[in-house]
Amino acid sequence: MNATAEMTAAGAASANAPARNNIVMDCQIDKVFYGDFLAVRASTVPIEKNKITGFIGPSGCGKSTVLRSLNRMNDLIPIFRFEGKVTYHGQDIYDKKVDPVVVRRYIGMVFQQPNPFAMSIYDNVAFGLRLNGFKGNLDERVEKALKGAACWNEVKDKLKNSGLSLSGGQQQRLCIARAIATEPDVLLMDEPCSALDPIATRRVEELMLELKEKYTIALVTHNMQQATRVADTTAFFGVDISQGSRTGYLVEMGPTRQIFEDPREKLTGEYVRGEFS
Ligand SMILES: Nc1ncnc2c1ncn2[C@@H]1O[C@H](COP(=O)(O)OP(=O)(O)OP(=O)(O)O)[C@@H](O)[C@H]1O
Repeated sequence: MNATAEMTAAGAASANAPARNNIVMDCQIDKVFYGDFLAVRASTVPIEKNKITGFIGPSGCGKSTVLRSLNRMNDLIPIFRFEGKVTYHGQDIYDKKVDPVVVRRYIGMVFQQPNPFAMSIYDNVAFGLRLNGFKGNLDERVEKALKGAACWNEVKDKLKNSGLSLSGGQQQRLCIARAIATEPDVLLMDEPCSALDPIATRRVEELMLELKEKYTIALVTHNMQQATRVADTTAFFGVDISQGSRTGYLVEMGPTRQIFEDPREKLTGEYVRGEFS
């Protein structure tokens, strides 16, 4: 792709983005590399307050890379390099003065595989609070987080049992409780239901819809139905193979209904109709 086409693509992505009021995070990617590999190019992804923004697209288009860029989780990968800007309430989180640990306190994360720590249910939820030197009533905060993650009734009588003793769906809700215990502002969810059965998936989807009242959510999902069920806004990423490599980029972003029923880009329509994966 030549420079003009690249600029046009970036411009189109911005033009298709939602109105800029209520933007909590604004991710303006110039280039993202793993070593010499250009994984994602020019893409602007605004994240709106108290909304669920879904990231969809074929495998390897950079959905997780973009999501993990939103709380500097990729910094843990030595060969990762981010060129661009991610603002959180106007502050560039990649500014040299910003501590990534503090970033992750405000912008929490839930992963694909439920990953409770090998400790009690209570200690799992209390973990981040203790790490941050929380001085308030720990029992109250643990209960509040477990209630917020819709698992209090299932675990309230066995808080000392290991988090690993729970079912997959309960483990994932425990991980959500752990993520919200420190009361972040934004929750990044990377395919949180991919390891769950349909019933547990439905519970977590219902929970996401409840959580968005309080939190802002960005969600990577492979499941088109899930995106239509829960996402207010959907960002569709594609893979550009024109330079002989596979580079992800934002093709189009907009209200979920429009992306699925009346997309602006031909590629988006082909993808949401299942014509390629
Ligand atoms: N730690 C890493 N080191 C090197 N390359 C990586 C790393 N993580 C991701 N990549 C590469 O970056 C590109 C984007 O990967 P990413 O996981 O963000 O895509 P994705 O759209 O989330 O994929 P999937 O849907 O398969 O999970 C891929 O080509 C992938 O191989």
